[in-house]
Amino acid sequence: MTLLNVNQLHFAYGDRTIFDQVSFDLEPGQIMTILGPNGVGKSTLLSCLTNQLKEANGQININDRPLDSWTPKDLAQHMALVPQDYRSGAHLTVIDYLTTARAPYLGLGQVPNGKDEQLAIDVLEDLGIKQLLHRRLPTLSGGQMQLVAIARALVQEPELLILDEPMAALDFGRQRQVLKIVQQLAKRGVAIILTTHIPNQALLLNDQVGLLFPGGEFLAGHCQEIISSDRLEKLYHCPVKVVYVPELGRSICEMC
Ligand SMILES: Nc1ncnc2c1ncn2[C@@H]1O[C@H](COP(=O)(O)OP(=O)(O)OP(=O)(O)O)[C@@H](O)[C@H]1O
Repeated sequence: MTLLNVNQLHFAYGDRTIFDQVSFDLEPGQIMTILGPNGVGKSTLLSCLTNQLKEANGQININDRPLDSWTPKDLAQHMALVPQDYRSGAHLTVIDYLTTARAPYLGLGQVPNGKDEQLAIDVLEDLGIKQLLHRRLPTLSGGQMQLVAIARALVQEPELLILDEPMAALDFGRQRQVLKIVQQLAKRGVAIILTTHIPNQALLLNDQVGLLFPGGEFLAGHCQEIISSDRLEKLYHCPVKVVYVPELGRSICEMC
């Protein structure tokens, strides 16, 4: 069963093509990591997939329904986004901020209940930041706020989770923790799309990869077929070696 179907998607800012003929399917439980250099169009692609940018040509279907036929509330019950700029101007406590993610499931005049709060607490625990529960958002560090933004998306309980550079502000250990949570969600059937500047994260996740090249070409498939030294050199314009490491049982990527 296909959860997300993207077919021949094309987007341009004015006469500048950002991407062309982006096509891929994502099934429940699959993870797609999107790689590409700065300014190539990764966030723009995510904005199209989340219906924030509506001017793309081509088709995007979720559960066989065209994206533009979904109401915002319906869509929010199926899809959650952590944008690249995840900061919030709100003066809410972390717990109050997280429970706002339950809004798509609430009726008119309803407010989050104890079950919603427990869900938020459980998610904070999974992410190892339960101690932040009663902290106000403006008092958090950059990395703490990024984790809270991820937590909020998880409290939304999406079928499709979209993360724009979700580990950009995180230390090495926290990056591994978020990658583990992504893998656990996938095991539970959630489909995930994330962007990153760290190809090793795609190799560790060992699932679908999309390479977005300057000029708009998009190449998608399983990371073991898609990621190679030559392709990463072409993508980033720098010498790269992808080497198999027997101790890890997988390949890693190094710049040289
Ligand atoms: N509203 C806009 N109008 C015109 N051009 C834009 C607009 N928003 C973004 N761009 C341009 O579109 C291109 C793609 O931007 P985008 O943010 O999608 O790239 P990205 O791959 O996510 O980059 P990064 O890795 O640096 O975050 C960039 O060259 C950017 O300058």
